Amino acid sequence: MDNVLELRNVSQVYVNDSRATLAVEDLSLTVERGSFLSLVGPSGCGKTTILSMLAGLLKPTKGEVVVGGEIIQGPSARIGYMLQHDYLFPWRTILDNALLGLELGGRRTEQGIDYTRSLLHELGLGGFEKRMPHELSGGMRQRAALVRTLATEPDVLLLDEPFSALDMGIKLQLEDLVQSTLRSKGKTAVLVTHDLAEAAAMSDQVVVLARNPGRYYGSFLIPPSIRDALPTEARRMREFQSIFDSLWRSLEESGEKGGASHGQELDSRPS
Ligand SMILES: Nc1ncnc2c1ncn2[C@@H]1O[C@H](COP(=O)(O)OP(=O)(O)OP(=O)(O)O)[C@@H](O)[C@H]1O
Repeated sequence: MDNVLELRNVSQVYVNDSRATLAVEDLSLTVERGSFLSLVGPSGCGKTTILSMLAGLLKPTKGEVVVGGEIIQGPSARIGYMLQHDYLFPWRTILDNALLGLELGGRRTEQGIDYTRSLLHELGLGGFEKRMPHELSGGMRQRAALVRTLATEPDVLLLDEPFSALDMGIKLQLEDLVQSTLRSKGKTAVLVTHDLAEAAAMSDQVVVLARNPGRYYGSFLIPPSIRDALPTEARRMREFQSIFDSLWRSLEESGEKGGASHGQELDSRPS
């Protein structure tokens, strides 16, 4: 199996003043190259913490994060991030916003510009290169943010609730567009979402986490019939409901077993 992303026995402890919180405990995960994995779990189970470690923004207190066979030491150009908010600069055109990642990496070349233009076209923003962000709808701005992420040609995309601020119709359209674009380009994706139907419809695998402390609870492999369909088609399939029900039950159980409070407070007082 060709794993592009691995968490090896990873734990994360946050220390603030004299308080230490065990946010993630001994988590191991592997993500196969070109696959789509979603992380779901109750609030506070460590989803954002895990994405931050995968992005190299947060060093694990214990364990290792491995990307393409190398232990990650900090942010890497191989990893792109797409967030709930598009973070487009209001004073830059859509093309200049889409070029930002390349620019910051010193790669704003003719070739990079051509590729970014082709991505804008592919994602339905061909006629909007010279527009300013405020002239676009929320869904269009999120598409521009996706182009900005894809323009740097990362191997892995980390998607932190990128659809949660959108209206239902736009959200469904974007789920289809993002999934088909990532699949056609062979990208590996990790999605964090609170929406179980979104996780089931978009992914090859859904990992359920428990909290207090954040840890692995279970994992669901999505059957090929659902995986091979666009998310909007998948949601209409008969077998989709039973997958959703199983995920829902697992999430309920993980919440119950995880306890009511967030994280696990450690005694960090000097002994
Ligand atoms: N900077 C921090 N300092 C201290 N504790 C933190 C910090 N960031 C997160 N935590 C704690 O770590 C645990 C995991 O938080 P995290 O935000 O990763 O969970 P989450 O699953 O993304 O939550 P949500 O679904 O509500 O966004 C929680 O108990 C949280 O309170």
